[in-house]
Amino acid sequence: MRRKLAAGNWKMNGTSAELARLTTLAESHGSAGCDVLICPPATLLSRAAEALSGSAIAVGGQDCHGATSGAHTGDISAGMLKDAGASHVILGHSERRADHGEGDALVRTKSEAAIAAGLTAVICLGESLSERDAGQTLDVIGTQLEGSTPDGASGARVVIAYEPVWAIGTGKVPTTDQIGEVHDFIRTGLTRRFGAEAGDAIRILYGGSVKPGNAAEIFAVSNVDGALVGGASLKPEDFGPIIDALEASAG
Ligand SMILES: O=C(CO)COP(=O)(O)O
Repeated sequence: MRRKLAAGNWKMNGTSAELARLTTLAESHGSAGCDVLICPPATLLSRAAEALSGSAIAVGGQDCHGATSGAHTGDISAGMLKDAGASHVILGHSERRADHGEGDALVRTKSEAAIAAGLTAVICLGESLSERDAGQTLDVIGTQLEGSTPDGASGARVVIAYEPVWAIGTGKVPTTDQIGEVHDFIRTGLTRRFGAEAGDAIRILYGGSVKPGNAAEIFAVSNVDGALVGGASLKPEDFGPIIDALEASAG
């Protein structure tokens, strides 16, 4: 059985004033019946790790460089994230693919660097609205999955997040059939490439406008092993009920 994972992506939000929200979350959901991960901006990583120490809530970065060190002004290596207290890193988010021109090969290089540093890579895939409207969703997801995922991926070191670009921050959510179709497709791709055991152990999260009001319905879909939550992860009063719904779906 794959352990469920509720992951929060704070994106470019949060200063020291917001650290108290982590203490609140740790008090209410510090030992939930599912894994919980918060990915704050890099500036808050070590203090977030401190605020959550003693709880089971893990901390992750939102990106890393593919190299271990060197002349890369403004970048952060996977080892540095680990040193700051991170256990995970989000890679290939559609906002990085769009804002920074990141492609599958670079995402794969970064995921290899993350795994080499002892982190778990949360690799994001997702189609645009025009790709969905053109009936290209599974082709796009298949290409991203193949190109962005490193060889030898395991359940311990890789998590896949399916985030349709058109559902991010828009309040639009695919139907449960649409989510199920893509998640089943990803599962098949994972088992084909990595074998039944590893392919079945890799968790597949759904992301895009997950809220307390739609979480239970999404978590009931086959091969949905949790969520990657943006806006609703910023407030414990929203993220808490999402964690509760995930826990309840685990039975
Ligand atoms: O991009 C996301 C998480 O990585 C989803 O963002 P929202 O939950 O704000 O739609």
